[in-house]
Amino acid sequence: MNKTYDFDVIYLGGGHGSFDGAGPLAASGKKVAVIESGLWGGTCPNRGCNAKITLDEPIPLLREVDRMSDILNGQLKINWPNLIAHKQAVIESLPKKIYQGLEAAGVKLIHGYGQLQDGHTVEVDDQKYTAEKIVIATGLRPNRLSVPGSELAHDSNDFMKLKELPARIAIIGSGYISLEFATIANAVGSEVTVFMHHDMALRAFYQPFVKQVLQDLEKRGVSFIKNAAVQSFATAANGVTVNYGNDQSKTVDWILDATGRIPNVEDLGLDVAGVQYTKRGITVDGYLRTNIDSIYAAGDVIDKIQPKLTPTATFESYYLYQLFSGQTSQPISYPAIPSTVYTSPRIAKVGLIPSNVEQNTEDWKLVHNKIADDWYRQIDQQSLGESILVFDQQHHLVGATEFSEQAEDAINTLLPAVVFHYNQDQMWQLAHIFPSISASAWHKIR
Ligand SMILES: Cc1cc2nc3c(=O)[nH]c(=O)nc-3n(C[C@H](O)[C@H](O)[C@H](O)COP(=O)(O)OP(=O)(O)OC[C@H]3O[C@@H](n4cnc5c(N)ncnc54)[C@H](O)[C@@H]3O)c2cc1C
Ligand SMILES: NC(=O)c1ccc[n+]([C@@H]2O[C@H](COP(=O)([O-])OP(=O)(O)OC[C@H]3O[C@@H](n4cnc5c(N)ncnc54)[C@H](O)[C@@H]3O)[C@@H](O)[C@H]2O)c1
Repeated sequence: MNKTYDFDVIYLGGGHGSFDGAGPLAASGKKVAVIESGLWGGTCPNRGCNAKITLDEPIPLLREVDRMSDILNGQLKINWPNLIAHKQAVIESLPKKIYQGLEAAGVKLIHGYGQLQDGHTVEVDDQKYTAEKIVIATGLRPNRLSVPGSELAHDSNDFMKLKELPARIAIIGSGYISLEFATIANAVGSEVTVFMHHDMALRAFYQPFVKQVLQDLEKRGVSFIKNAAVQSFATAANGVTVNYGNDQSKTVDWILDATGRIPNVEDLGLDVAGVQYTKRGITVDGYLRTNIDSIYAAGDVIDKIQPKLTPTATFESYYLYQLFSGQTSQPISYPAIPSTVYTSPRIAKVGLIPSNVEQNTEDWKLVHNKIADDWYRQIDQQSLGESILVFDQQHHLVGATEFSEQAEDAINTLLPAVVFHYNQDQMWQLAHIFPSISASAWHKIR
């Protein structure tokens, strides 16, 4: 280490954007510190992925029991207070485990709110720490609609702590959080109304699949108001009112503002250190380096076209470990990042999807499959679902999208073919466990 500094690398923020790389970097012999003002592990374990997927767990189960009601008899019901308690029990130990993992790797963990003083110095509670390099990984926070009464709305974190589920819920926005939480609240028994900004949900996903998922939610009782133009929220005698459109209103018990997430770039000392950023996040080059040579950024806080998801944050964090430990001097080269919306059925995708390639059909071959035609999906009587596989002229799989109850697993299993450009021979080198979701998905690409 350069003796001038306390550390080789200081990470600001303790989420996946930092800890997935900080641990290996410290274990490789570098002197590393991570500064975190909240819970160790950041959003994903504590108020994102892990928490959400625990709340989601009973829903696909309920759907399955429902589909198989001629075999599995009896009515099931979700106990919300117990589900919330279960979620808490599942995630409770995660910050400590992450802390202990980093500590064991040799990372110095500093709890407090960090601010840059210059290109090599971070201050936490009047204590200054210096490093040769600093990585900003401060993530995102929920956006709040700028309308009168916005303080009456809540965010995803509030939802996941509700002791009782309100009878009537309004959800503003129609992205990931909106549709996942609408699925959960509807399955538990709330009356859910989704206020859409425009007439499309989940813009980055294949719209014919999105429409079918929305139609299914509608059949289950969720209402969608398109082009809602939300004007304000107000208290009412029997709840809270969402005022929208031209003098229309809907009274509910609880409002979830799910209109996106914004980068934590304020009060970090970015201006003091001269770091450039936009309202979408911190500006970086191909090495994840900011305009200040010694300062880098990783995870959701970067202004980027890659999806702001955990696999992206982990990939960036690991890339910086490789860069800082001298294992690479190349710019970051992202693989195709897969993503799933955990509705039930889910929608998942990786690589190119039909909406990216339809214009140029000679270069691509699209293979369309119906879940109802797959014997394996009939073992639990699935009828709703489709997949589309995109091949190039040499029959390399370049992308896939599916909506079904197991879409995330089906897309996950196809990842290596997309990322490593397997040819037909390589595809046949893999012998999958049979019967399984992998065998079912790979059968269609070979
Ligand atoms: C409800 C919800 C569900 C999600 N579900 C999924 C999912 O299923 N799959 C998926 O891939 N992604 C999901 N995500 C997104 C995923 O959580 C993020 O992509 C991921 O957590 C990004 O990691 P990060 O390290 O960049 O940021 P974060 O995890 O947000 O970490 C940033 C950390 O920095 C800390 N911090 C900020 N400023 C300072 C400061 N000045 N000093 C010290 N510490 C500071 C914060 O306290 C925070 O802990 C979900 C997100 C939400 C909100
Ligand atoms: N399964 C997952 O991987 C998962 C789950 C949850 C969250 N996330 C991550 O968290 C991020 C945030 O999730 P999100 O759902 O809040 O954001 P999002 O970007 O997915 O959706 C935001 C929604 O708000 C709408 N909107 C924006 N301004 C509005 C306005 N003025 N009025 C009404 N609607 C408005 C948008 O049209 C969009 O439908 C996601 O982009 C994703 O990166 C991922």
